[in-house]
Amino acid sequence: MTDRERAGDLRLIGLTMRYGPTVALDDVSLHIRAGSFTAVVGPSGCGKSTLLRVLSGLEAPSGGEVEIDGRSVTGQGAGERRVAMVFQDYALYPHMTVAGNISFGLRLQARHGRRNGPSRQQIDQRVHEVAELLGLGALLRRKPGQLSGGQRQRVALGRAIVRRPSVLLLDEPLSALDAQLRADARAELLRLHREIGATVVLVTHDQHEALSMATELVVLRDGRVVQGGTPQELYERPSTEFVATFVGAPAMNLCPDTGGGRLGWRPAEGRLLTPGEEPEGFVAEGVTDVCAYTGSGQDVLCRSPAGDFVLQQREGDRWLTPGEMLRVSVPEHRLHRFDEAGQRRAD
Ligand SMILES: Nc1ncnc2c1ncn2[C@@H]1O[C@H](COP(=O)(O)OP(=O)(O)OP(=O)(O)O)[C@@H](O)[C@H]1O
Repeated sequence: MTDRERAGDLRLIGLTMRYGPTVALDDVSLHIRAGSFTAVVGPSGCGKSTLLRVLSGLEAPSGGEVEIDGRSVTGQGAGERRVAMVFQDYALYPHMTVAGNISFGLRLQARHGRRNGPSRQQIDQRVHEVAELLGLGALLRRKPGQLSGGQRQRVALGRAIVRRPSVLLLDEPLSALDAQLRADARAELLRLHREIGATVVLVTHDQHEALSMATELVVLRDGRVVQGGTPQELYERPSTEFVATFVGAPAMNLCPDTGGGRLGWRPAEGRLLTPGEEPEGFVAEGVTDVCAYTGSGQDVLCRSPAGDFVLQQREGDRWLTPGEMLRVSVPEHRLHRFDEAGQRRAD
């Protein structure tokens, strides 16, 4: 494999991060392949941001190693790694123009790097390339205060990619945007990832974002990796009850299993049975309580002594109203079984 092909290959080996008594990262080992788009998800406080700060070099870990392209960078600071990070609040310099914000890091490099730093002409050229890539060409002379939220977010991305990082770390960069802008920004990020070819690691609270954008998904809990794999692997074969309920929205339904442990099924896998219909597979019975219209369907919360559940009705299914008794069947091969400890049972 050539160096160029490997650029941006990340290995985390037994990473630990302690803040006093708090263990933010607990023996995290991960391989993030060059060019992948990895989303890191997990409950609040599980260590997602800490992981990014350690990867970026902003903080040194308490233990373990970070390798980029096969070389240890654990002792290196942020400036020495070809890693760029975009934060949630992306704090642009308010008094600088868009061009000034994007070129800031390069200008610093030029000033301190002397002969190794980029020339003025090279800086201009790179800023224009990046502006072109992000559709900011017409806005280069504006100040951040004269931009929309989505445009500011693109400037923050521009500032990060102008130095051609091989790794781009994104800490909830889309969370300040409203729903429509977020959808556009997601599509833009995917296009950007394709064009710059950098390894992207994205921290997000948004299930949909993680599932739809990432080529790899990593679930953290209490500073530990619970499961990593493709979004499809984690959705279809969650290794624990925790991953099963954390990945996918609405969350997987769980109820006691006859043989002990718990049985799970996705709200979209349930099919409403007509009265008298002979069921196949598992059957859940309940009374509809909350029927939420979602545009493309209906999310129906049902109450049941065996455990409340959610049924996702789609266009063409019968629309439900509160207070209806219903029976739902789920095919056997769509059931997930977990033991008492919450571990997936062998199928
Ligand atoms: N500088 C710090 N000093 C002390 N404790 C910290 C520091 N940074 C993080 N922590 C603690 O480490 C743990 C992990 O924090 P981190 O910010 O990485 O979680 P997170 O998963 O990003 O959370 P969120 O989703 O809420 O942003 C938390 O318990 C947090 O309180």
